Amino acid sequence: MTLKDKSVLLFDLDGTLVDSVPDLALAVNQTLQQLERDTFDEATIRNWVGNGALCLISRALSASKNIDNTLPEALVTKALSLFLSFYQDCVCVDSALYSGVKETLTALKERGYRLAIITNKPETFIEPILQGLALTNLFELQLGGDSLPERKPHPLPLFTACQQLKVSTEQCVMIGDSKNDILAAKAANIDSIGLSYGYNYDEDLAVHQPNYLFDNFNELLTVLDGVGELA
Ligand SMILES: O=C(O)COP(=O)(O)O
Ligand SMILES: [Mg+2]
Repeated sequence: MTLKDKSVLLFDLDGTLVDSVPDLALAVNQTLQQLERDTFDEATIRNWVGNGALCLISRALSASKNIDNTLPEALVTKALSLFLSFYQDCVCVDSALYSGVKETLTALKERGYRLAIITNKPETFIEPILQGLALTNLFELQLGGDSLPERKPHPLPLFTACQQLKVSTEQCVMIGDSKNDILAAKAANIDSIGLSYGYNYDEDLAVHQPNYLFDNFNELLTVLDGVGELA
């Protein structure tokens, strides 16, 4: 099966289109500082990204030396609210598109593919990032980690995208950098393409067997041109 048989491309955002860790790390550390906790380097924080803001901040608090084993709910709630407000102020300062993303998305759109975003990031941050990186008007649908009762690796966001775009699962491909993307795709019986350069908790994405695994975003065009076959 080539990408030619597909009409809808479902893209993950963080670690796939955008290297957002510099700004996420800044907001995490500002939060920890405010709470008088240890801060962390970007490489460490990178491995906590992938399951949405609540998980990110819970992982940061748990890793902090000066905290008890259990996380008091009130502390997590306070930290989350601080994080969301710090991140609001730096959502697209040092975040950057990965190489080839803009050209490839534009080429895909021009060839008639319908594009959507399915991220675990809170919905409120999607539009500012897309605007900051001049990626507006490309995506027909944008679902965040808090848009629905479930987020990736649950298949609900993918099923919802199919429903809202009025297409079948066979017409879609999920493209992402993390096991959450590949597992959600498999659970929805949707083909998947993994990208090796993003954030996957320092694990090899190949373990989760996406139909394709690319090192560069513009390799999507190779499949589109029918050079490659989806396994
Ligand atoms: O921000 C996150 O936790 C992950 O976001 P993603 O689903 O776009 O990779
Ligand atoms: Mg991702």
